[in-house]
Amino acid sequence: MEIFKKMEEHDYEQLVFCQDKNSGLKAIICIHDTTLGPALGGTRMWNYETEEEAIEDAIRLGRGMTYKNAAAGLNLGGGKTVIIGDPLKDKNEEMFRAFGRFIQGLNGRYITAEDVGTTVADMDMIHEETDFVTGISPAFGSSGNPSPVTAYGAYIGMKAAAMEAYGDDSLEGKTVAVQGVGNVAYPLCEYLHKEGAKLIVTDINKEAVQRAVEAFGATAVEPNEIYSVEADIFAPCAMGAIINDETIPQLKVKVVAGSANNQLKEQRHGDELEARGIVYAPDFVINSGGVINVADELYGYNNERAMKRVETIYDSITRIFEIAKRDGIPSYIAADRMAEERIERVRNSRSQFLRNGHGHDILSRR
Ligand SMILES: NC(=O)c1ccc[n+]([C@@H]2O[C@H](COP(=O)([O-])OP(=O)(O)OC[C@H]3O[C@@H](n4cnc5c(N)ncnc54)[C@H](O)[C@@H]3O)[C@@H](O)[C@H]2O)c1
Ligand SMILES: CC(C)C[C@H](N)C(=O)O
Repeated sequence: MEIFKKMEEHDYEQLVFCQDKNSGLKAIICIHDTTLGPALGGTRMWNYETEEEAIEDAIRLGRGMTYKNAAAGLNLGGGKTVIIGDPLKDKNEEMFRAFGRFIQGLNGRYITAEDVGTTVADMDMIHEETDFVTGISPAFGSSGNPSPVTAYGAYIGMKAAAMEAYGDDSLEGKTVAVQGVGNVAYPLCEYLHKEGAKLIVTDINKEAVQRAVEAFGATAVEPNEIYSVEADIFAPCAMGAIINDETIPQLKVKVVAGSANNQLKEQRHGDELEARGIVYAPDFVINSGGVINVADELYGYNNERAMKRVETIYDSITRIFEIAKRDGIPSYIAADRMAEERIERVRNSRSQFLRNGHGHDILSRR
């Protein structure tokens, strides 16, 4: 893999490879863009088959966070970490502490939180070594687990997408096919069930499926069947790249709206959804509830303020559909433009020299 060529493709600032033999830590921190502020993004722990696969995931996810944070109006850049390993077998305290020390070494350029395979308990171990971590235990004044808030944002965003597709944002009586019933999707199913939606669920973890069947009367299907079920809305809440050449022809839904990051395998798959008249709620906007919540910690966490901001996801999704219609473009491009334009505006307004807050300007270095 030609790493610098890869980094140039989407103008990545920094890739940090972290290795600690003692604990078995092998992590890649990707800092994509810090124009808006420090790069904030979660840590994913996954059993990647190859190092290349891990690097690819880190950079795709890191760039996604730049767009997510920009579109959410946060003063934060984008980054992400992947830890190579099985989250069920390979975790230990030394690993997360070693990782925390690497983050500390970046001196605030990168702030972490949870993602697939990591928990509040893991963040607490990272916190033993660095302050640049959010989503730790509420006992520390933190916002805690971001997943239920991501779920709330995804629910609100799904309603905005239903409004676009059906002219009514009620989900009562709608059938929602949910892929992956993990930390985000379980509370999402709870909101949907409460509103009277019917649920079809799948997961590679049979226990997760069973929980949803028992709690919400969901219908269970095999993982490869979820794309072709008779439903109104498809909610991808597992891994990325699931909107692709194989799955699109199977879809019978009118709406794709879920929490997974990087849902479109390639951009052209967003065009394909558009061509088929399927309303797509751009992933990095509909799933921004968690980051909006943890970002509030930077101001001294206030739950009410954070939730109010999460509710703006409805308006953001609606605005994206309006821009898409106005400019005759698919929704994923409208969302990208919204984020890119904000970054450009801030980049331009920062073009003047400003002595920084710590007084370390050029003269002080003499
Ligand atoms: N947790 C958050 O706050 C948050 C925020 C924004 C985006 N996201 C994204 O949402 C998605 C889910 O995150 P999560 O925190 O709920 O993760 P999770 O690990 O708790 O849940 C994911 C679930 O998907 C299942 N799964 C994996 N591959 C599957 C497959 N091929 N078919 C069916 N099920 C499969 C897993 O078994 C697991 O139960 C991820 O893409 C994540 O990056 C999460
Ligand atoms: C900072 C986080 C809550 C990150 C989250 N996993 C996301 O993808 O948005």
